[in-house]
Order: sequence, then C-alpha cells, then structure tokens
Amino acid sequence: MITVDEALDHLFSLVSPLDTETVPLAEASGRVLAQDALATRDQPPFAASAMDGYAMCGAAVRPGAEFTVIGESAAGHGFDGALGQGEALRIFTGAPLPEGADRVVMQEDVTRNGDRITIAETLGTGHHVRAAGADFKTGDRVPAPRRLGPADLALLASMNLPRLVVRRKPRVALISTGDELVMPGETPGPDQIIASNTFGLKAMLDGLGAEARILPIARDTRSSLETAFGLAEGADLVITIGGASVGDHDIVGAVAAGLGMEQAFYKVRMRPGKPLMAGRMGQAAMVGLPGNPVSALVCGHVFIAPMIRAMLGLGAQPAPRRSARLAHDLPQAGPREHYMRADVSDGRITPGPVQDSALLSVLANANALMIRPADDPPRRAGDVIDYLPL
Ligand SMILES: Nc1nc2c(c(=O)[nH]1)N[C@H]1C(S)=C(S)[C@@H](COP(=O)(O)OP(=O)(O)OC[C@H]3O[C@@H](n4cnc5c(N)ncnc54)[C@H](O)[C@@H]3O)O[C@H]1N2
Ligand code: MOO
Repeated sequence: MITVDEALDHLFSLVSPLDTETVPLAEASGRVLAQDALATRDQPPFAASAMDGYAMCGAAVRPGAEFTVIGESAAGHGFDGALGQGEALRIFTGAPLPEGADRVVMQEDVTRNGDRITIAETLGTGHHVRAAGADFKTGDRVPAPRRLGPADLALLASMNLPRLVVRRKPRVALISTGDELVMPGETPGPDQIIASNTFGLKAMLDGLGAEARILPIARDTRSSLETAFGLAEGADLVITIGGASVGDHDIVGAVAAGLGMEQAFYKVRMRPGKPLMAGRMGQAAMVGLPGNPVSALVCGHVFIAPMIRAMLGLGAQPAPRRSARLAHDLPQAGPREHYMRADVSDGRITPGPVQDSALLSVLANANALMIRPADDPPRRAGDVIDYLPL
C-alpha cells in the first residue's frame, strides 16, 4: 500500500491548472486571480484631506495664528486656485488639497468668526493629509495566483479594473453508488439509508471554488454505473463514492477500468480512507472514494481539496497543517496514518474516544483531524502533534 504523500503525488500528476476566463468584478468573489492585476491609476489621485477642517500652509500653523478663509474644497469638487500667505481653505474629508497647502487642521481645533479662523491651544501634531499615491500607484500589482476576498475586490475596484482574469472553476461530478442509498427527502425501504456523502463533498467543493454536480445515485450494477459515468461527461474531476472495497458488489474499479480508466493507484496506508482509488479517465481525473461517510470526507480534506487548489493554479501542496499540544497520553499508533476526529481548544488537542468511520455525528462535532503518523510511538500529554483544522 502506498503512503498518503505518495498518493497525493499521483493525484497531482492527474490534474493541472485549468484555463482562464474573464469575469466582472462583482462575480469574482472567491475566484482565483490567474493574471497579475495592474493598477490603472494612483490612489488617492491627489493629496487629499483626511479630516473635515481647514487646509493651510503648515509652516504658518501654531496656536493663536489667524487665517482668512477664501473658499471651499469638498470631495468631488476641488478648489480652483492657490492659497496665499495668511489664507486657509474650508476642506472636507477626501477633498483635494489646494496649491499652497500641506496641512489640514481639524475643525475642532479652530474657532471661526465670519471668514476668520483662529487656531486653538488644543492643536495636535497631525497633518491630516493623505499623500497622492499613498495607497497605490499606477502599475502597482496584485500578484496572481490569489484567491480573491472582500478586501482584494475593493482594492481591485479602486484600481479601476472592472473585469478580472480568473481560473475557470473546476467542474466536479459526484456519483454515489449503492443499492442501499436513496436521496434525502425520499422514503427509504427497510434496508436503505440516505445518501449523505455527496452533500458533504459538494459543500466542501463549492467552498473551495469548484462547481460540484450531484449525479443520480448509481446502483450496484455495471449498466447503472456506466450510465452515471456517461452523465459525468465534461467534468474535470469525476468522484465516485462507495463500492471501492473488496466486497462482491464493489465494482466501481472494474466498471471504470472497462470504460478506459487508467488506474494510478488503489489503496492507501491511511485510516480512514484505505480503499481509495484514482486514475485518468479520458480528459478527466477520476477518484473513487470509500463509502464510509467519514472516510469519504476525510479523503475530501486530505486529497480532493489539494487537487482542487492545484486545478485553480494555487500550487500542488498538501492540506495546510497546524499543531497543538496533546491533552492526554496516547498509546502506540497502528500501521496506517490515522486522521483522528479531535477537538482543539486553548491550544490543546483531544482525540475523540470513538473513531468509527461511519459516524457522521462525531465528525460534525469535531473541529480538527489529528494526524498520527503510521507506527507513531506512544505520546505523552503536552507533546506537539499536527492536525488539519476542520
Ligand atoms: N473485507 C474487507 N472489508 C472492508 C475493507 C477491507 O479492507 N476488507 N475495508 C473497509 C473499509 S476501510 C472501508 S472505508 C469500507 C469502504 O467500502 P466501499 O468503498 O466499498 O463502500 P461501500 O461498501 O459501498 O459502503 C461503505 C459504507 O458506507 C455507506 N455509504 C456508501 N455510500 C454512501 C453515501 N453516498 N452516503 C452515505 N453512506 C454511504 C454504505 O451504506 C456502507 O455502510 O469497506 C470496509 N470493508
Ligand atoms: O479506511 Mo476505512 O476508510 O477505515 O473506514
């Protein structure tokens, strides 16, 4: 059996960064910038006031000094003229400073009488001027790749970039397999359960910036699985769930092979997730996840999420880890790398007492997957150990 790292290497070799598309700014949230974005202007484009007050020549400003107010500069309506000696301009936040001014005194630090102002004893040291280009200058860049968040979009809007070149969303087809499964909302027969894995995986995939499609459940027959694979046509990644193990009805691998899937590997030395398979199927990568619900979702975090990031051009990296101190002693670990449902709080990590890979309630209440390397020796409370945040 191969290791988790070896499996990841195989999976990365099945995918590459997708092509790009141009989208309006308002639709770019969460997308991955595929081309450096260059500012088309300076911001602010002029020296601007940071306060409501009076603009004047800083050299003349001191408590008790008097000035004559000769006009006004408001945001969007600058003052067309220059300040002379002893002159000030009424100015508002965001308005351009007039020629001859390099300081703004807040209106709280001034007493006004008609056109005359006197600087108060409370005068502070601030100049309250935002220099031209203080935020960014023409040609400054937001480098790709970058997943675009709210602040990025505001910045790019400010750079006057109404459209952005982003990576196309990976199209993922999700196929549940098994005679025992019905969709949520249907009435299950006495031997049936509700398909759940596809919904957890779709949420994960959509959150990563992919476009996941849940296909009809495939029955444990060759023809039903072939139909499902046919419906997956056009996907960049086809994910099956279940039917991956060694039982008489576990025929996903055989059916996929019959359809031309070139298998990259089958079985990984990890727990849960052992009967994982992957390969290339025409233009698409194919991953067969184990059916146990926790196994499918753990493989989603450990393998599928890094594959999606690679397709989005964010690099071929394992899921980012953190570390915490063990809350209690642990015995010697088993021969498979173990992703244990755990709770992290106040920097201490506690693996749950029950680690059955069928229990979604345990996974839903965990906030971490604690990683015990294969054959890890016994550990003591306080030892540092890695985990994947959930
Ligand atoms: N003799 C052996 N038996 C098993 C082995 C083994 O090595 N030797 N491996 C076990 C491990 S580990 C896992 S994991 C499971 C994986 O089996 P399959 O991938 O073939 O999955 P199924 O048998 O189809 O289903 C397992 C379990 O999960 C439920 N399931 C399946 N799909 C869904 C879905 N979409 N939503 C919710 N639940 C689902 C299914 O009903 C089963 O209960 O094999 C062990 N056996
Ligand atoms: O590896 Mo299975 O995935 O233990 O439950």
